Amino acid sequence: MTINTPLVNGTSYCTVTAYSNDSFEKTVEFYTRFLELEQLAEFSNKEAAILSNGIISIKVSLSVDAAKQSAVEEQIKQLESVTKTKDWRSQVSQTLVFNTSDIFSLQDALSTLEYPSQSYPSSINPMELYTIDPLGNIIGVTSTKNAVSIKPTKSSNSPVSVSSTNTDGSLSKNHSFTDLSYRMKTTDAYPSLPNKTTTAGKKSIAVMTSGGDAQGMNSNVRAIVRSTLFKGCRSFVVMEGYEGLVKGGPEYIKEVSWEDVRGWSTEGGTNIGTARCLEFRQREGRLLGAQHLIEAGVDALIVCGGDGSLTGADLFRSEWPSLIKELVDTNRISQEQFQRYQHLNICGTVGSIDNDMSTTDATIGAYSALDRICTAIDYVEATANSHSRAFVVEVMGRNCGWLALLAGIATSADYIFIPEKPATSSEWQDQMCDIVAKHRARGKRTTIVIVAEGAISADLTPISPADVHKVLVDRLGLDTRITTLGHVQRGGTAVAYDRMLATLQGVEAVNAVLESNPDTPSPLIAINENKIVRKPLVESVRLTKSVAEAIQAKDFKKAMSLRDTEFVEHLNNFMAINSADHNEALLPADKRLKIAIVNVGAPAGGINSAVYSMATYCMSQGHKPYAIYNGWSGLARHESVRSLKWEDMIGWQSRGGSELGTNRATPKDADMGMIAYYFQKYQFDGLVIVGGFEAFESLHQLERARDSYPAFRIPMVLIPATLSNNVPGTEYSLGSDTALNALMEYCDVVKQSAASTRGRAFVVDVQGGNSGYLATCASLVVGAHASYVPEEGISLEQLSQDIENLAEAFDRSEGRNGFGKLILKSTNASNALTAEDLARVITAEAKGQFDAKAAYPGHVQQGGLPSPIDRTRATRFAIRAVDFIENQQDTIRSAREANDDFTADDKAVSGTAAVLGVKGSHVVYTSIRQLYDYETEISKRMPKVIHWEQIRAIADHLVGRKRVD
Ligand SMILES: Nc1ncnc2c1ncn2[C@@H]1O[C@H](COP(=O)(O)OP(=O)(O)OP(=O)(O)O)[C@@H](O)[C@H]1O
Ligand SMILES: O=P(O)(O)OC[C@H]1O[C@](O)(CO)[C@@H](O)[C@@H]1O
Ligand SMILES: [Mg+2]
Repeated sequence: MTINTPLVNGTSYCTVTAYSNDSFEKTVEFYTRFLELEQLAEFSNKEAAILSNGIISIKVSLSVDAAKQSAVEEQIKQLESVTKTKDWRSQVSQTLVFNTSDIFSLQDALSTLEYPSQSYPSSINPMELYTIDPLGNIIGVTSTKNAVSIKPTKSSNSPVSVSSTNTDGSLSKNHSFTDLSYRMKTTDAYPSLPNKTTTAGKKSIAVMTSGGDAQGMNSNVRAIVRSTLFKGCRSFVVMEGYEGLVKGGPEYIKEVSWEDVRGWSTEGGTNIGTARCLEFRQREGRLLGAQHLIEAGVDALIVCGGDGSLTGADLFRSEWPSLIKELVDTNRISQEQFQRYQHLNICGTVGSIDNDMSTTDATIGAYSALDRICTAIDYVEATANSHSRAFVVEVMGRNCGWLALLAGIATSADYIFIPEKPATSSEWQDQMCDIVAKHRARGKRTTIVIVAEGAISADLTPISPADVHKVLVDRLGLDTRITTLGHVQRGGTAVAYDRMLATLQGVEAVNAVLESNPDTPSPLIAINENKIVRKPLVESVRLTKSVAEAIQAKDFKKAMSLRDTEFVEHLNNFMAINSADHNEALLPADKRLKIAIVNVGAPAGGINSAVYSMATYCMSQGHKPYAIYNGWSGLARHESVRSLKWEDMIGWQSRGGSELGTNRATPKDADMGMIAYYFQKYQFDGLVIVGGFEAFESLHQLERARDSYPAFRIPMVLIPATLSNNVPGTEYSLGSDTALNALMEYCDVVKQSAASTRGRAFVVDVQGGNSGYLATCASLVVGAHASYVPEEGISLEQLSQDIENLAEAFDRSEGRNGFGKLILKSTNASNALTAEDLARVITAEAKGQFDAKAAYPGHVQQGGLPSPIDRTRATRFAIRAVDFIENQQDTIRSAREANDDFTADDKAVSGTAAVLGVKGSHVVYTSIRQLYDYETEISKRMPKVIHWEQIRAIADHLVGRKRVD
C-alpha cells in the first residue's frame, strides 16, 4: 500500500492493493475494512482492478476530515495488515485466471464502490474492473456482470484505447494498449497451464484406466502423461486397471515417455488396458496394490474410470494408512518407504459412457456413446420407414437413463424408458400406446422406442425390450423388431467433446496432484457448467451412491435431482416436444400466440432441430408456429410464410442443412417495408431467428426499425447457429459442435495419410470467418503441430519456429509410424498466405527432409447430420426461445399501450429483442442493443471478448509447440 501524499485536510491520494490469490478470506476481509474506511473518509475517485493473476486492487482518492485523520490512519493500518507484503510483481503471471464464484461474491462488496464510466451507460454496466499488467498499466476492462477480463494477445500491433472517467465526468485515464484484433477473455473455465518445474524433487505420477472402456480415455492418458513430463516429473501407466496394481512389477506399472502416447487422441478404447478386477474389491488385493505402487516409487495415482472405479479409489485412499502399516509390520515395505509414502495422493477423472457419476455434468465417453446410439437409430430409421416398422432399441447406461434420454431427444424417439422416471405397468403401456398411435395416425411410418438397460417400472421390476415389444405387437399390431446396440456404443473414436473434456481434465488432474498436500481432500476432476473443477472424491462417491439408494427407496425425484444439472430440463423438453399437439394445449386461449421462425445465414448443424423443437413445443403450449421460408428475401419477394404442421416435420430433428431454406440477406437487403407489411398481415406475436452473424445483424435492424414499423414491436429472439461460433452474447452457437466433429474426422483421415507417407505435413484450411474457435478446438482434439488463427495472425518468427519444430519432430521420428503432422490455418489468419502458400514455404524450408501439402475440407465443415450435442442443445434453446417470447408479452404490450412513439431506448423494452446465449451451462438473454453497441467488433463480425484462449495454450503445450513471444 502506498500513500502518495501525507494525509492532511483536503484530498489525498492513496493506493491500496489486496492480493486475492493468497487467500480469498483475506481479500474479503480487505473489502470489509475498505468499506469501513469509506465511513470515515470521502472517496472522490475510485478504481477497482483485477490484476493479471487475479489479484484485486483498489485505488482511491480520499478527502479526510482533520478530526478523523487518526482514525483513517488506523484504518489504513488495518488494511495493511490484510494486504500481502511480498513483492508481488515477481509473481504476476501473464495469464489471468480467477475463480468466477469468488468474483461474484466480491462483486457485492465492489458494487458499493460504483465506478462510473462514460463508455458504458451505468444502467448496463454499473462498474468496470480493470486488468492491470505487472507494471501497473491497464490492459483490459472487465464487466463485473460477466466477470470476464480482457488482455491483449502477445503479438499484437493495433492500438486499442480504453478511457475511464471520474465521477465528475473528467477524464481519469486514457490508455492505449496494443491488441491484435480482439481481446481474449480468460476465465477459470479451463485448467491453468502447468508451469514447467525443475526436476528437483521429481515426483512419479501414474495413470490407469478402469471399469468399462470409454472413448476419450486415451486422450486423458495422453494429456496426463505429457503434462506430467512437462512438469519435470516421471510418468507411469498402470496396465489393465486395478488388475495391474494387484499384479505389479514393471510389466504392469510401466514408465512412459512423451513419444509413447503420440497420436493417442485419435484412437478409441484405452491403450493401457482396463479390467473389472474382483481381487481389488478384497482388502488383500488392495494391500498388494499399495505394495506394488510403493515398490514402483509412484507418488501419485490418477484413476480414469466410472463410479465403481472411483468408489474403489476412495476406499483405497481411506484404507491407505492401515494398508501401509500392515505392509511395514509384515516387512513387505521398509521403514523408509513407510515414512515416504504416508499419504496416498490420488485423483479421479471420470471415464464412463454411462454419465452416472454425481457432481460432474459429463463423464468422458458419454457423448461419444450418445453419438454411436444416434447414428445407429438414424440408420434404423431408414429400414423402419421402408417396412413401416416399430423398433425397440436397447441402450447401455447401467442404472442411469442419461443416454436413453438424450438419444430420445436427439432422434425424436416416440417413447423412452429410463430408471429415473418409472411408471406403473399399466401407466406406461397406456401412455406409450397413446403417443405411438397418435403419431401413426398422423402418417408417421416409423416408431422408435428407446429402453435404457436399467429401465424399471414403479415397483422396481425391470422393463425389458421384450416387454415393450409385446405391448407394441399385442395392443397396436405393429410389426416390431428389437435392436440391442451393445458394445458398439463403446466403439470407435471419441467425439470432439470427449477429446476436449478428457484432455482438459487430464491437465487439471496433474495440476491437482502436484498441488495437493496431506490435508487436501483427494479430488475428482469434474465438469460443472462447462468449467473444469475439482470436487472432493469422497463426496462425489457418496452422492453417487445416494442415487442408487434413492431409486431403491422409490424416491425418484431425488434420484433425478442428483443427476447432472440439465437432466430434469431435458426430460421436460422431451415430453413437451414428443407429444406436440396431441393433447389439450397447456396455455389458456388468451395466452396463445402466433410465433414466426426464420433461418438466416449459412447452414449449420442443429438448425432443423431448433425449428422442429420450437414448432412442436409451440403446439404443446397452444401457440401457432409459422415458418418463413428462404429467409428475408423469401418473405419480401414471395410471401413465403406457412404455418407449420406436425406431419410436415417428421424426421427434421435429425436432419442436416436447413429445411426452411436460408440465405445471408438481412431485412434491409431484402426490403424492410415488405417484411413489416407481412408481419402486420400475419399478426405475429413473436419472432425466433436462427442463424449466425447475418441473423445478429437482422435482429439489430428489426429492433432499430421498431420506431418506424409497429409490426416489429413484438418480442424477438435470436438462436445463434453458425460454425464460426462468433455470435456475440454466447459462448456456443449451434452448428459449432457438428462442424468441429466434421473437421476432426477429416483431419484424422488426413493425418493418417501423412503418417503413412512418412515425412509429410498437411496444412488444413479451416473455415470460421474471423473467428479462430474452430481451428483452435480442432488443433486440441487432433493434436495438431500448430494452428494459426485470425486473432493472432501469422508472424514470420512463429512460422519459422514452427518449421524448425517440425524438422526436429521428423528427425526424431526416424521413419516410424505415427508422425503424421497437421497444421491448421484459419482461412483469415493471413491475407497474404493461403494454406497452399504455407505448404510451399514449409516444403522449401524443409530442404528435402519432409514436405507439406495443403488440404481444403471446405463446406464439408458444415457437417452432414447434426451432432447429438447440437440437436439436444437446439431443443433446449428453442424451448427457451419460446419461453422468452411468452415472458416478454406483458412488457411489450404495456410499452405499446403507453407510448405511440415506441421508446425502444427504455432498457426493459430494448430487452425484448435479445440474443439467447449460453454461458457455462446457463442460458442467458442479452439485449441486441447492449451487444451491438458495446460488445461487438462490427467490422470484424466478432464479439469483443472471446473465451477460449486457454485452449490454445493447452493445445500448444500438449504437442510441445514452442511459442515466439
Ligand atoms: N466398492 C469397491 N471396492 C473396491 N473396488 C471397487 C469397488 N467398486 C468397484 N471397484 C473396482 O473398480 C472396478 C471397476 O468398477 P465397475 O465395474 O463398477 O466399473 P466403473 O468404474 O463404474 O466403470 P463403468 O461403469 O463405466 O464400466 C471393479 O472391477 C473393481 O476392481
Ligand atoms: O463391458 P461389460 O463388462 O459387458 O459391461 C457392460 C456395462 O458397461 C457399461 O458399458 C459401462 O459401465 C454399461 O453401460 C454396461 O452395463
Ligand atoms: Mg459404473
